[in-house]
Amino acid sequence: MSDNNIILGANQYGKAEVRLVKITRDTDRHEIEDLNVTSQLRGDFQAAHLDGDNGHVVPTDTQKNTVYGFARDGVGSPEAFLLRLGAHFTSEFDWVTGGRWAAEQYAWNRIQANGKEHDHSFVKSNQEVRTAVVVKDGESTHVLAGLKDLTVLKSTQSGFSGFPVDKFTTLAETSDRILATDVAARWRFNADAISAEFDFNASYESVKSLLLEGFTEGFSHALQTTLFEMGTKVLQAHPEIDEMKFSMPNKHHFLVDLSPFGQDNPNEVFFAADRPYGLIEATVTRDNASDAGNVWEGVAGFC
Ligand SMILES: O=c1[nH]c(=O)c2[nH]c(=O)[nH]c2[nH]1
Repeated sequence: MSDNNIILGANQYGKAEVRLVKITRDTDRHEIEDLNVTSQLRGDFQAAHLDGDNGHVVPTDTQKNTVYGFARDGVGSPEAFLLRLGAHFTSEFDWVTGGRWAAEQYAWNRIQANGKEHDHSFVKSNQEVRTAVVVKDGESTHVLAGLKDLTVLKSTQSGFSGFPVDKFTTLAETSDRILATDVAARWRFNADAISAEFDFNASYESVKSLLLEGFTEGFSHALQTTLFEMGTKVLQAHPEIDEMKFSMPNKHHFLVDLSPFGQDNPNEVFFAADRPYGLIEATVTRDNASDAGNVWEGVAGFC
């Protein structure tokens, strides 16, 4: 086969993991936004790959600087910030026809000092990490919001029974176990929400609350059931969301046998195993969901 048959396939490039902390200090009560931003451009970059011609290569360094420059005017929400970055690169450079912009956001809480919230001292929240992705391809724009590492546990109202039994089965049926997981979820907005004016922060807080509520409610027959109920709750309350993907480890808590010590163990003392863990993944969507384009490509860890 000659070299003539070798062509450039899909490509994108940019600056990964631009660490950005924005302090808003219009008043004495400061606000903090702490993000990790990745910018990748797609378009006509043939000459750079084939001919060593960088005429179209907006430097990754410039992309990094653009992130900081845009932050000077505020972040607002990760989704709106990424939408603004995407609009900028695709309008500023003719040959940039799309791209992928992604962010993680880390939450900080105000330190409670002398009985009140401090104006400019913060303690990092060890709760979840917020995630966002914007993908532009020509005229189409897709937005994913999400979270990961939202660790939750319920100490009863969970069981697992009715499963098939074969010669390798040792698991006992249970109607009272601990259910624990680290929720990772991503959700896709439809066109109703895809504008920098949409209140992505309010939407995020509502989705997170609904996920947490969904986890608490009812008796869990399996993590699969609970996952689907959590997704259903969000889609029912948020018409601007068309699809949710979940990846949730089943963080097993095994009852410790205390009988060698002459003690009983009525579901009180557990060994919290870290591996192996069950891994439960699913998509919860609408039967008339809008087209997802290729927004899920490059989102690792979900099915
Ligand atoms: O909620 C559960 N789902 C499973 O698929 C499963 N499998 C298993 O061994 N325990 C559990 N628990």
